Amino acid sequence: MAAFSVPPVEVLLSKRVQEMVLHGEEPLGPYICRSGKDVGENEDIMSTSPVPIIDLNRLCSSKISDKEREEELEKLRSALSSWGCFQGIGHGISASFLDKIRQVSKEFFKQPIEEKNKYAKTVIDFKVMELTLFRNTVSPLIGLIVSSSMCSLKIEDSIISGHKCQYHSDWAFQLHKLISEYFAYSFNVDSIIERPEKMKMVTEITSKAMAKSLNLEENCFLEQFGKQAQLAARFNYYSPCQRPDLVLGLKPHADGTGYTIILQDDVGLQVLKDGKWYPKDPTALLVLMGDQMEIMSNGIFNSPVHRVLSNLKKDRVSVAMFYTPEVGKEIGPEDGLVNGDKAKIYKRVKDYAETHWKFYQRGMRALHTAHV
Ligand SMILES: O=C(O)CCC(=O)C(=O)O
Ligand SMILES: [Fe+2]
Repeated sequence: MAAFSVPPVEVLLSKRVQEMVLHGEEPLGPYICRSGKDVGENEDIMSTSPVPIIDLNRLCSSKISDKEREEELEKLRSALSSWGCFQGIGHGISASFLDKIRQVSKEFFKQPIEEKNKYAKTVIDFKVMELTLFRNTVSPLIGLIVSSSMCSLKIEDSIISGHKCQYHSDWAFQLHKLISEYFAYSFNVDSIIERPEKMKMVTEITSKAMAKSLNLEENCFLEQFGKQAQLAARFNYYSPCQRPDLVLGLKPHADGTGYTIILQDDVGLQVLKDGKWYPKDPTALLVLMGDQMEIMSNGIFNSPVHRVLSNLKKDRVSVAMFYTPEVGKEIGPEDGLVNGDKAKIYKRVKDYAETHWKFYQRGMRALHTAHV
């Protein structure tokens, strides 16, 4: 495998693509492992993902022996402290249902822009929805509109002008386009019922297992998230890009969530570990720690930097489920993790996602604001 050369995270996160292009630097150029094929053919970067696999069924099923459960819990603790994420299997969500989500997402993004604009939401609308829908953890189906035609047009513009390169998702954020009801109405009734229930199960199993893996009371993280914890979905569309060497799908960032569950239909997502970028298996559900889990675990779990590459030939959809503590609820390191000789690394924080968002827009991480 070719050698990687990756700048430190602070450098990566402090530079915007625009600046890099102005200074003649390539966002991807030195950071990816080239396999001799087109840079856009990202699937060739690495064929098998080394991101740890965790069987959620082994963490919770009564049919599993204590020994097997202990082994899986240990794997989970190790995965979350080294990688900050895992590929989840045994989650009980049928493959056909996951395919359906991918398919409906793609269908939506194929609609003409006028159609998609009907579901557009401004950031203000988004906030209102957050307070109304999200508080009850019903089935808040929120998506970004990233029009394929407008997105590639914008990218063409950017490349022609040579210094206005955009990240697709930043571009989307700048336009403040969000959708919601479309997806709710697109799924048939069974699906609407199935999805939030199953996702809730994934969050419950994961939160309990994370606590047990640290020898804590199993409900402690669920309690920190609160009864009104938010589970929001964002549908992302990444159009093919003629210059994947210049344009990232999504810039390197860490999530401000408690944790995030990502479903994708194709390669592109990469996680940074020890200075190297690693892909995940496109079909697996990725459970990725956000900054708030790093805080609650007093730094034992790691909220990893990740990014999405552009692809020369293929488009890509992903659905990110953001699981975040209840609005206005204070969270902090679990007491059991700061006793005795274990120093407290993080302070208690409230509405951290908002702080994270402010820094994210400037291409920075916010975790230092929570350091003791
Ligand atoms: O599109 C993806 O696979 C990742 C999305 C992501 O990292 C995010 O929305 O925070
Ligand atoms: Fe993310």
